[in-house]
Amino acid sequence: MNYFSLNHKAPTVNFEEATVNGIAPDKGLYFPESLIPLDKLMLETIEFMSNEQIAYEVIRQFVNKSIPKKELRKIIAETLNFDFPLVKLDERTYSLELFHGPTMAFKDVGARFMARCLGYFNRNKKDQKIRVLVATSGDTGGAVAHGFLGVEGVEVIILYPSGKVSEIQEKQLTTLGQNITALEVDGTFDDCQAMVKQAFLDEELSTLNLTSANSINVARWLPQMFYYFFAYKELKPLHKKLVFSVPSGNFGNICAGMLAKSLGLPIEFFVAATNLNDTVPQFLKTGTYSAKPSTATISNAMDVGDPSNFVRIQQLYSNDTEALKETFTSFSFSDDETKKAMKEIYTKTNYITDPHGAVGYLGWQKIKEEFPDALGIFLETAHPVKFLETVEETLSTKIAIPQQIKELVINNKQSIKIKNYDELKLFLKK
Ligand SMILES: Cc1ncc(COP(=O)(O)O)c(C=O)c1O
Ligand SMILES: N[C@@H](CCOP(=O)(O)O)C(=O)O
Repeated sequence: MNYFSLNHKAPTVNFEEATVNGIAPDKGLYFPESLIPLDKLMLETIEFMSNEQIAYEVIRQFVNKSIPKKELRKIIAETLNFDFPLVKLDERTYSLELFHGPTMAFKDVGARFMARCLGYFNRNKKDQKIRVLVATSGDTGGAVAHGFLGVEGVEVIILYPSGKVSEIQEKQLTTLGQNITALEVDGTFDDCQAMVKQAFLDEELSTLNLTSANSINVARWLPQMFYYFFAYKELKPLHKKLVFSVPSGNFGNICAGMLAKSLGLPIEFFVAATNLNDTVPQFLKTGTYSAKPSTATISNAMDVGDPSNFVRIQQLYSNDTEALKETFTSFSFSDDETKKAMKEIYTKTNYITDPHGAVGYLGWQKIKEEFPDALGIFLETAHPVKFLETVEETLSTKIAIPQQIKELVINNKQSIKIKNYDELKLFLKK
């Protein structure tokens, strides 16, 4: 399978080239040229497969000949060496916990997969350094830092918005050292993302071998499909329709779920639940896509005003918004609603959600009456401890701090402050 640019002005490329380029030379996101539906028998017998087997079957057409079978299986095994539990909260509501990886957010899967793919592609080019640029609103940075730490021939530069990530998120992306550098940007996540995209187009930086580790990179984006298959595997014996509510910021995760559906995974409906950054809910209401500066919220990793992956979602539905609305909707929720939901879940079930998961829960609550026969799965995308202050204050309770976080917070932050693109460029040229 090859990938084409959604701006249609760049050559098609294979998986290796798409991963190494990150973004196409015409600034478009790469998108698969063809999608081969999965074998029906595989979906019918999924409950007898291991997560690793499922992931291999799902991803192999996308990787194609770029990585040999044996190596791909190894990469998957190393990527998925933790659990993805599905927790039942009531008769119809489940939380799919995606935070059991090393940095306690769902980004670990994509970051670990991509780091290993890049390591493989770079195996014989140790003298040719690849520079991975990544913009983060909180979680991608930590996951990428951890996933790429010590990978030979790869240098990682993380841009994050100063003062707009939680203390634990900041420590995760600023304390590792080695081949990881954190740039603290005086601006929003969208400013960071725009600078990263600008750097890719900058002729003067073209010798630097820049790539991206945001979900714009297919190797970061595609493995996010796995979660939906894992949940289906667990719930299949119940013979119910499934609705997924996905807390959304850059829309990479939900877009991966929708791609899984287009491969044949029987998902009834998707809700993209956002915080006050409501570019997509507004688009569905008005028909006009109008990116706006992001607003700071308690679900900070979703503070995105111009979600990169929405163009991929539109492409999946051939840019037909009416067709898209048959399987997809999007709602926005305020911080007060999010806190109220966290309290409600805790009071009713004793379950603690982080603010992002709570936004996902709200998305399911809003739509559940329309799907009386369905089960709702909201994605719990980060561990509550990553938002310690907000969670403890909202629930008036203390949460246990995992050992890995205790060890993390005593480390010293190391970051370089930058104000604008010129300063980023200067840094990269050094
Ligand atoms: C905890 C958490 N939830 C949700 C999101 C939103 O995911 P996406 O950007 O794929 O929409 C992010 C960041 O992306 C996140 O870190
Ligand atoms: N929420 C993200 C923002 C970037 O999203 P990505 O999936 O495109 O990397 C974050 O936590 O950094």
